[in-house]
Amino acid sequence: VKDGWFKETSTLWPGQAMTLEVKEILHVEKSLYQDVLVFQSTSYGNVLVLDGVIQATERDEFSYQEMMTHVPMNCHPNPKKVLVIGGGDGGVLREVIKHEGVEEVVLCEIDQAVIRASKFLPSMAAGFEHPKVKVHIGDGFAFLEDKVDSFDVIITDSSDPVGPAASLFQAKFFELMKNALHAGGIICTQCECIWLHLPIIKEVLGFSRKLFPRVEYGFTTIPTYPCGQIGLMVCSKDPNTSIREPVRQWSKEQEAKLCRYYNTEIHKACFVLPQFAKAALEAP
Ligand SMILES: NCCCCCc1nc2ccccc2[nH]1
Repeated sequence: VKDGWFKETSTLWPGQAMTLEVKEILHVEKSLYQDVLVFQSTSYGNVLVLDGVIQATERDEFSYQEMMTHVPMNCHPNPKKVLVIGGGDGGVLREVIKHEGVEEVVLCEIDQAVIRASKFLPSMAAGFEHPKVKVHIGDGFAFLEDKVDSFDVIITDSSDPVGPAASLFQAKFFELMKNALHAGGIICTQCECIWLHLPIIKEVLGFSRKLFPRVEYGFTTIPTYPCGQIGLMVCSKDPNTSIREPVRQWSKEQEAKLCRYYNTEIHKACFVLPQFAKAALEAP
């Protein structure tokens, strides 16, 4: 932090940087896996930063958490058992439990320090309080090794493919997720940005298309992620799942009560890509 501003630089977005004005540093910790920082910003609420990369701000996190959760969940007819890999901030958990049919949601977070830091973003950490939530501290890879036919939906809310989350962007991890799914199961993963990472996205889509009969890539808009948007990849084991069309939806009233970003129209719209991305990512 310099002259009261936090600057987000990374080799993943060379030559550009988002800066946020800092009001107060709230928490600094060097965990076993990464540098953890929480600061109060002047215009985006409290901000969670891992290894210098913005993971969530109180003002705009709902866009990412809602889309990463409700797009896959509403593609499944009756999700009962849900697994969240990463997402130690609790935001996805908070969204998953809005689906009343859910019986259990397990969170597998490698770094306990992220869960501790999430306490400084109370609107997200609230997700941990629910009785349906079980928290497991460990590597998602190792956790999935002995899980077969266990979950209806798996959401990988990872940071970027440098540092502790690197292994979550490899083909082997997607095989493990597929094996851990029930028949008709659905996965959703954080899948970077079309303005920055078409090669990474193309690679992930490539091996996912070999593993799953249905693979779709969409994005959400979020001011504090690089280039103001971030992608999600949704895959289904059931070739009949459309993914672009939800099989479940809330009423307009329910939607208005439960969500600030997601609705049925934006579920469909998020998969509409601009020409340059469509051309680059279309199935070969
Ligand atoms: N540069 C974009 C990073 C996207 C990060 C998504 C995300 N947000 C998180 C919050 C807490 C822990 C892990 C997280 N992963």
